[in-house]
Amino acid sequence: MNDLVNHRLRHSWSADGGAASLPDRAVRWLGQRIGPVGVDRGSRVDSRRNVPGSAVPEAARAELAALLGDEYVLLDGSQRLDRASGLSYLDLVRARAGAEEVPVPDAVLLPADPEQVQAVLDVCVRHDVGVVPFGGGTSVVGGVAALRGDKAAVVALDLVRLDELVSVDPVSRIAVLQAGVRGPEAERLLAAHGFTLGHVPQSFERATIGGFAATRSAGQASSGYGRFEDMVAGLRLATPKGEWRLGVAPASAAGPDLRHLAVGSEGTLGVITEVALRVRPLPDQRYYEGWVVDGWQAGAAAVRKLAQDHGLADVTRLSDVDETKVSFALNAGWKTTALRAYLAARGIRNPCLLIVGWEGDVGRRRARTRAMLRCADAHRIGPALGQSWLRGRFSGPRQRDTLLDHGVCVETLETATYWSTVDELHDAVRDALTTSLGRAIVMCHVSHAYETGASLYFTVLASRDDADPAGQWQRAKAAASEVITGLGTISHHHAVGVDHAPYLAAEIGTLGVEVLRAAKAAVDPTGILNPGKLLG
Ligand SMILES: Cc1cc2nc3c(=O)[nH]c(=O)nc-3n(C[C@H](O)[C@H](O)[C@H](O)COP(=O)(O)OP(=O)(O)OC[C@H]3O[C@@H](n4cnc5c(N)ncnc54)[C@H](O)[C@@H]3O)c2cc1C
Repeated sequence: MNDLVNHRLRHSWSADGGAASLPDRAVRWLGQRIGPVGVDRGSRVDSRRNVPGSAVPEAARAELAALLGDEYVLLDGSQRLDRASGLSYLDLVRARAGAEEVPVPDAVLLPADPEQVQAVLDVCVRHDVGVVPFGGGTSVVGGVAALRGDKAAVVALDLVRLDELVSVDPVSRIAVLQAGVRGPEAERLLAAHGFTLGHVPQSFERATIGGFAATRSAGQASSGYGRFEDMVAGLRLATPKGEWRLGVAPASAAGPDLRHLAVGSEGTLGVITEVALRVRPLPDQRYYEGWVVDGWQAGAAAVRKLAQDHGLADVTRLSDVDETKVSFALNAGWKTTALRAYLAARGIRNPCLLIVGWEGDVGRRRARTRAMLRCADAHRIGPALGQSWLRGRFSGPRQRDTLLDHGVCVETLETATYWSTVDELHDAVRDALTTSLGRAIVMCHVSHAYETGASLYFTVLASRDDADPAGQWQRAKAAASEVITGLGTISHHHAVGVDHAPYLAAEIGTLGVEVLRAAKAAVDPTGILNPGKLLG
């Protein structure tokens, strides 16, 4: 069962609040690259600030308590504060500063099943109370911010108790999971039936099935298993107008595919309570290895070739020159020294790391990928690099906590574009970020590859402007978002939330926004669902 109190440590990632250690040499190296860093700059104020009293009308509270039980209607300030925001850099710096301006939900509701979720919505419609669906709370775009729009009160609808595997159809390979099941628990439940979802985003440990569907998440092995939306066979949603069920067959020509209106709706069109998912047999083999390519453009060309000629591994991840440099610098040691010497001896001046990994039927596919990479002048380094990536695949968030403690502005952003524009977008985003932040490290990797293009994932490290940490990042992000608009998508997998809402119309057109508004008016005429998200 999911842990009910897991939201306590909203300012940090690790369950015990502990962060990964940062060796002194790494701190020194960072300081040389980005300016002042050090442990003395990371002090946290007590973020347990005074939380305003709940504005939920007494009549609504009484109805909700009668429905869910008193213990599942939380009015305590600390519990409400724990569901006030997600895990973006802005969320974290504000939480650490105990920022008074962060809106706090007026109650936290913990329904037990889809029927209770529907009944909660009915109460909230009657009392005109806003509802923010809350999964793992890992949104990095303000998706769970407790905005109230025109409502006097707003509640966080935490789906943590919807934690069951509802059914498995081994013949069709479809499993139905409740929305609050987290990544590891989903895999544990499915493994008991010999299946896997294969959806492993970096937020896997905390994020939920409902959250994955609501945000069109993409896992690290998306080249093999597909994006989360590719796995969704059907959905069950609670809406202010009643329950909505979608998906009856593997494919259909019965009009537009409305599953794709629900997937990615970010809690604005309904609360996802159950998701029917395509599952795959548990792989009996997994194999990961590292390669090096000389230069970003050569690397991107190699990955494009793999994507277009059926050679992609399940995980295919190409780091640019700067990300590779940082990786070498932070993992200094005799193995890295030997690797550098090996690469220099082969005349590789601008090494770019490429991690490839296969699951299940490894042999034949691995041979094909390897042959294609050799043709692209890539150099095989071996399984140790792949295993090291696999071991550290969830360590980024913990390092982020440590970097914050050292006064580092550390954030990521992602986009996707067609192959013909990948280089232009890569350079334009880098330029925008470095122009805005000055002495910053901007690194990038291809995180997901498709026949027609790729997703670019940027990580930024800069010395934090302690006078205005939020403004420093907001200006940089705005500059990057401006150049992304027109060259790629404003989000490949983090979703829209609040942060990307100003850029949505540029991507889908004002008519597109009207279509979404019309859909919302149909299912949520009084606008109680997730005010301020997706549509702004
Ligand atoms: C360190 C870190 C790494 C990340 N790595 C990845 C990655 O590799 N790939 C990736 O795709 N994303 C990644 N993310 C982003 C985030 O984890 C995803 O967006 C994830 O899908 C959110 O799931 P969640 O359960 O935490 O949802 P939440 O953060 O709780 O909610 C996200 C949005 O969905 C809505 N929502 C949640 N549950 C429901 C529901 N049941 N019904 C309707 N609406 C709902 C919320 O209201 C909100 O708008 C990362 C985030 C962090 C902090």
